[in-house]
Amino acid sequence: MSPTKITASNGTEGIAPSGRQSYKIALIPGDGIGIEVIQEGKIVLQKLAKKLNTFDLVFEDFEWSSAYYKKNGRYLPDDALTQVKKFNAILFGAVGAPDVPDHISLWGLRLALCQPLQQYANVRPTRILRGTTSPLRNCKVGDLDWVIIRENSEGEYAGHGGTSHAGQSWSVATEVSIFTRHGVERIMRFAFEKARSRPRKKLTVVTKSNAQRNGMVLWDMVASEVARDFPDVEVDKMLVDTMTTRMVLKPEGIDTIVATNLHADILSDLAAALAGSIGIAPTSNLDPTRENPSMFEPIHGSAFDITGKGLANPVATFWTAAEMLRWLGQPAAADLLMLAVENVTENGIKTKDLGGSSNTEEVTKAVCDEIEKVV
Ligand SMILES: NC(=O)C1=CN([C@@H]2O[C@H](COP(=O)(O)OP(=O)(O)OC[C@H]3O[C@@H](n4cnc5c(N)ncnc54)[C@H](O)[C@@H]3O)[C@@H](O)[C@H]2O)C=CC1
Ligand SMILES: CC(=O)C(=O)O
Ligand SMILES: [K+]
Ligand SMILES: [Mn+2]
Repeated sequence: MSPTKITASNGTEGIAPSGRQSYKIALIPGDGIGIEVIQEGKIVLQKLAKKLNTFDLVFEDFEWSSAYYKKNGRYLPDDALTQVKKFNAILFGAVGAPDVPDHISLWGLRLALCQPLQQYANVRPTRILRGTTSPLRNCKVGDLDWVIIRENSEGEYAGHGGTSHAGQSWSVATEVSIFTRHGVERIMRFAFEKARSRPRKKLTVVTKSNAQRNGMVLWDMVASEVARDFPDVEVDKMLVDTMTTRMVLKPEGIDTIVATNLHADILSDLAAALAGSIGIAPTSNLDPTRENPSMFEPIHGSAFDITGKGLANPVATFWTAAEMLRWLGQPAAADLLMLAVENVTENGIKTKDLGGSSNTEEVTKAVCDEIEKVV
């Protein structure tokens, strides 16, 4: 392989030494606090790469956002997919603005990337970070350690449906859930593999197959078929309403969860809150075939209620960045980043959502200082 010209994480241009990995990262901060936390994520990743000096990160910023939409009438240019396919990964902030309907922004940007890039597995780990507390009375660090696998390509968010007689008092709208055997089987296999890779080898399959009598019944059927190929994984089944009570009352009994697009979207926000705050939780939108770049984002949205106030917790983005490094094949770097983050939370340097009084930039600075110590 001929040497490639790179711009290193410290900003200098050079030739990548052979054998040294260089990763191209597309940054799409989007809207609101997405812009704030991605900036902090970039600072921390640059610091980590520079300190480790074992791989390079090359960033490119994309301005696709609600501001871009208001200027151009669209969230993405025609060649957006071609552009992002040149990258090893996408680090995404959030999309959503007070003056654009949420379905326009979400479908215009996030879903317009995830769906064609076949990022069908959405992975959402949750645990209580050192130095933080769960709102659950008896739940300590280590008692809650879950990973939620969310189907990310179909189900309730397939985009099927329509509106007739819009704006009339007799208007009618449908929102049709789509469950294909292909879609359900691939997420189920992914979830069983994930459960198998974790110490407890335990998977909870969440549905609502008592009331939703078609798609969810297919989901249950495929789950029990796939389970036969994973005899070493302990499986149980739960209806989604009961699952919420179990998450609150018996969190220690849960390990890996697989659920539909909508159900897992809801359960994962609950999970994040039970672990302390929505401001810590990461998301990976994976194309497990690795044909397309995967997209990494904090679980939260653009939070315009706190935008511009220095209140945004950047930890969700740091954890997201760690998950991205892990996916790119740098697990040691990912572990070091999380070590640094948890040393910071343990030292009490936390934003308000975690009960602290530090601002966004102070948390970032503390994580960078900690990287200096732990690497
Ligand atoms: N993947 C994405 O791009 C997502 C986009 N959205 C969009 O974001 C906009 C706002 O949606 P919401 O339902 O309010 O959800 P949200 O996640 O933006 O905010 C929910 C609550 O959590 C707080 N919060 C969120 N992230 C935080 C952080 N890092 N630090 C501290 N506090 C934090 C917010 O201040 C707010 O009170 C909408 O336009 C929505 O469509 C929502 C979820 C995901
Ligand atoms: C849209 C949203 O809430 C999510 O992707 O989590
Ligand atoms: K997000
Ligand atoms: Mn959500």
